[in-house]
Amino acid sequence: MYVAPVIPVFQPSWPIDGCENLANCLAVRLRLKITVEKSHVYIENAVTKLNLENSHREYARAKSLMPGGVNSAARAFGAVGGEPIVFERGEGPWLFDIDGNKYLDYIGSWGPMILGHQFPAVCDAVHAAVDRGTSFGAPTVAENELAELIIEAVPSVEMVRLVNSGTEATMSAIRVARGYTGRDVVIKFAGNYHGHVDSLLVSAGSAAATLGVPNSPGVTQGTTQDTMVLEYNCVEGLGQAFAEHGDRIAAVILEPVCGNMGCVTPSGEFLAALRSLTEQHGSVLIFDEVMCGFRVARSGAQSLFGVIPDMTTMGKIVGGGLPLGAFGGKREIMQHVLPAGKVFQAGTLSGNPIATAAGIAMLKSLRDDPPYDYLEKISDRLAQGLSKSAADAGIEHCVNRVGSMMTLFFHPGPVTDWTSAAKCDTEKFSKWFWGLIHRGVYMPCSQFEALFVSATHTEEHIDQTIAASRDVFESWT
Ligand SMILES: Cc1ncc(COP(=O)(O)O)c(C=O)c1O
Ligand SMILES: NCC(=O)CCC(=O)O
Repeated sequence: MYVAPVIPVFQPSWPIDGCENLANCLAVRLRLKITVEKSHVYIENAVTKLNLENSHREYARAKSLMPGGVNSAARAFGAVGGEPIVFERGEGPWLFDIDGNKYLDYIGSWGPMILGHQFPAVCDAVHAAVDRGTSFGAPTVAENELAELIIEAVPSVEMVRLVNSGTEATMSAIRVARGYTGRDVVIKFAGNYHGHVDSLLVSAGSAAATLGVPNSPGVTQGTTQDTMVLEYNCVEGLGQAFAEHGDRIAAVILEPVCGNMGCVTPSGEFLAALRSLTEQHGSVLIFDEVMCGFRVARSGAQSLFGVIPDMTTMGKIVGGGLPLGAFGGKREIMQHVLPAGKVFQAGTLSGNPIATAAGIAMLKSLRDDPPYDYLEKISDRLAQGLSKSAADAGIEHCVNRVGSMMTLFFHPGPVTDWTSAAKCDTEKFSKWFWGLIHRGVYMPCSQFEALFVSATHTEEHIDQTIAASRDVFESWT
């Protein structure tokens, strides 16, 4: 969106309190951004033709340097076509690209930015940590502090180990569960994504599903022969797997609120079966809360649903936007991790002082000034508004939402598992995605991802987003 310098264009003689909604409607119709503030009306030129010249140039350069021009397949716009946008900075709910366009951001770095970009407490903590040195490869007090904050917040975690990413967390948790039980088989669910762990890159969600490689080349049959894939929310399939292989199952890993086939919620019956069958058969239940942890509630999906797993994996928010992951669980299980036990785990930069400082600042902020009630309120407003914008244009859709995670599916629904998610109209999704980009709204670039709302999104931002969505749908008819 090209944004011209903002000047108050007139000061009306009539009362303007409560005119914001009218202004929003006019804004979308006239492709102008109209703001009513302190008795002035501001009008900005919001030309929908984007200039992405600099992005185009830098992406061309990136393509010759990095495979596909990106450092993660998820951000390559592979499913929606066109080229990824190159960014310069973020502030609150906004992202600014290198051509000077600004967008309301609903990716939030794929989850971590629950308090918006440049959250002051996190930035201050990072600056202070840098001044003390960037890495020591030796214990620090900050690691104890972050471990205590995690253990206090997450019910299943009695002991924790810090790693560098969500992938490392799930990879390590699987190894520990196998070492602890002395068994090999791991159950995962189609459309769930647990990072790029070889043995879990089977029927994987997120970019793997988006780009059509749910089973990646390079992952050998041997690596995945002990991975069993079941349908999410299917109690019968789970029961059958345990009936036939119960004494071989080391662990069941799942996203307790799935974000990686779009947002999909577990049924109460499914969660209850997971807990009782794993308990009955001595298998480790692992909640992968890399995405939903500290997001759907401070204590994660496990507190929201009242189902406590044996182990939990974390990432994204726990590192405050820096590379940090964590896995933890029952003391009895975690005592098997080297050097307390024999299951190997290590990392040069694990517990890195800068990432740890960011994590501490983030978790303290979420504890001391919880944003969850506010997030629930504005996220509900967004979900309802997006749904209505589609319904009014006669577009088949459904919205799944838990807290500030949600997906608008281009399918009448219900979307409860990978089979139903895969039926969505991904072409419509792509058109909607690009329509929103041209109206200054940056959504995840795949139908099989969840969008995230931050505590810096205001009702006005939400209404602007809904109005943009409405405008996109109306332009199709
Ligand atoms: C549920 C889940 N688990 C694991 C991961 C992997 O985390 P990372 O990308 O930090 O390796 C992700 C994110 O991509 C995720 O959403
Ligand atoms: N939902 C998928 C992710 O969060 C992955 C982001 C990335 O790898 O860039």
